[in-house]
Amino acid sequence: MANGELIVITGPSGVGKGTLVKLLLAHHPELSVSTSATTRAPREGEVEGKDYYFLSSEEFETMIENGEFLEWAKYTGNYYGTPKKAVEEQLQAGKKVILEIEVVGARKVQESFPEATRIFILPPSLPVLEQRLEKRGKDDPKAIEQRLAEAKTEIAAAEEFDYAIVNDDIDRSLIELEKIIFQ
Ligand SMILES: Nc1nc2c(ncn2[C@@H]2O[C@H](COP(=O)(O)OP(=O)(O)O)[C@@H](O)[C@H]2O)c(=O)[nH]1
Ligand SMILES: Nc1ncnc2c1ncn2[C@@H]1O[C@H](COP(=O)(O)OP(=O)(O)O)[C@@H](O)[C@H]1O
Repeated sequence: MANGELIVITGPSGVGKGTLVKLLLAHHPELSVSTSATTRAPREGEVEGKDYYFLSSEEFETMIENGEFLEWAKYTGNYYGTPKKAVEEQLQAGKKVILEIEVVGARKVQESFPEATRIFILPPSLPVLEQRLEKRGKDDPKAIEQRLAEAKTEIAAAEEFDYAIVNDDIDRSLIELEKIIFQ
């Protein structure tokens, strides 16, 4: 049996999940962060195999058919999924493994890993979330609109998760996250 620990960090796009995970890893390099697969086009500067495995829809669907995902979901028109093998290897090596994923996939993790720790990151408000997505400057106006539309239903699901952190001040959020992960 695996003796590591699975930690799921979820919440709407633009809330700061990626920023928090990056900081967490910088402070705790012993943590393992899963690299997801997606059919979304790479953004400028994103690196294959580091930010994501960038796949065609056909490649992604083949992986689904072969049962190679721990979870997957379709989000704003693209597939996103967690390759199972790497996560299992890290868990077997006794690592704490972080998944940074959207809400539908996070919900599915509960089915295969009921013992996972599941953390929801909330924005201080919807206008602040919109400002963050705009300021980040990585998505066109239509993509931002879709992400905000998703955010409303995602935020409504926050109570399903084990912990919620309002990501207002980033340093305080990081401390809260550390407390949960290393309690
Ligand atoms: N279900 C699932 N969601 C993922 C996975 N990888 C990333 N996501 C989520 O998909 C959403 C969109 O990701 P992305 O296009 O990279 O936008 P960003 O995370 O807002 O920069 C975000 O909420 C991610 O957390 C995955 O493997 N599975
Ligand atoms: N606590 C915070 N206060 C202000 N800005 C933040 C905070 N956390 C993240 N950001 C900024 O918000 C934007 C979205 O953060 P990001 O980590 O990319 O979100 P996600 O991975 O959830 O989509 C980025 O420009 C990031 O620098």
